[in-house]
Amino acid sequence: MAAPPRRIPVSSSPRRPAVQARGLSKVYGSGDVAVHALRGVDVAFTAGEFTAIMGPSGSGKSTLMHLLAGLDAATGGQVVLGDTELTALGDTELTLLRRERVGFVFQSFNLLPMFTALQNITLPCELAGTAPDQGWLDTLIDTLGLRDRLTHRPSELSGGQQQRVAIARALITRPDVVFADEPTGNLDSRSGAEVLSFLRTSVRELGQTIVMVTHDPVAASYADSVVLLADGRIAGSIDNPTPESVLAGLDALRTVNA
Ligand SMILES: Nc1ncnc2c1ncn2[C@@H]1O[C@H](COP(=O)(O)OP(=O)(O)OP(=O)(O)O)[C@@H](O)[C@H]1O
Repeated sequence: MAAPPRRIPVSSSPRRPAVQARGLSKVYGSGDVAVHALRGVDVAFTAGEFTAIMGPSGSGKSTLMHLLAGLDAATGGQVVLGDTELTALGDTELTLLRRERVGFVFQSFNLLPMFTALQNITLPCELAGTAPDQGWLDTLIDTLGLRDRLTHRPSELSGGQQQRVAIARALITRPDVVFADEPTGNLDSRSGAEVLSFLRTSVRELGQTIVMVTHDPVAASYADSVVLLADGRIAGSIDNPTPESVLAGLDALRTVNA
């Protein structure tokens, strides 16, 4: 079967938003117990960039990521992925879109234990009934340093290696955006640094787009920019973040909310 067509390189259209929220709101529950998790969020995540979302616990980070990824429905506003409005899609279309145009990396790796590393990486293609693009597969395997681990099962891999397999799996379909939820949360600092370097490499060298939720200012410093959330609203952003500038940004939020 022919390989799926490659997407147009991101660099051909600089500063194009890969995914954006417009007036996005999310209310859990109703009446007295209603929780306003997002209160009219306007934010755009640029294609070909690595963006971290940070903010205090309960500020709405996970809710925003789930809505951007089409995993949950908004109460109001819009999510636009490329030129597709997610908020206008039905369940079946959303399922297909998530499979083909969105990648996920989770804190807990979420690999299938009975499959080899290679089978885990190519799983999204299997599910879509397409053959992996061999050139892209080779690029991912070599970039992520997995060539000599392909026949191993997850239990035979270190945490860092498992997360690299999960990154390759997230990237195999060349999705519009990869959403990473605390991807280094279960890793020691050395493996975490390695995984973050690979995420940055997949943006800088492979033209991918990554949006990562993290609590860790050091992890956020690997991103091109940081979006700060507080109380369900965008509270600021930091370009070219360092651990120090991120900490200062988070401290400023606490002061404002104190
Ligand atoms: N399914 C749900 N039902 C009810 N309330 C929810 C639900 N999910 C989240 N919330 C509430 O919405 C608000 C935002 O939660 P969210 O998980 O998005 O925050 P967060 O910034 O990711 O937090 P954390 O950093 O602790 O993971 C919180 O007040 C939370 O309790």
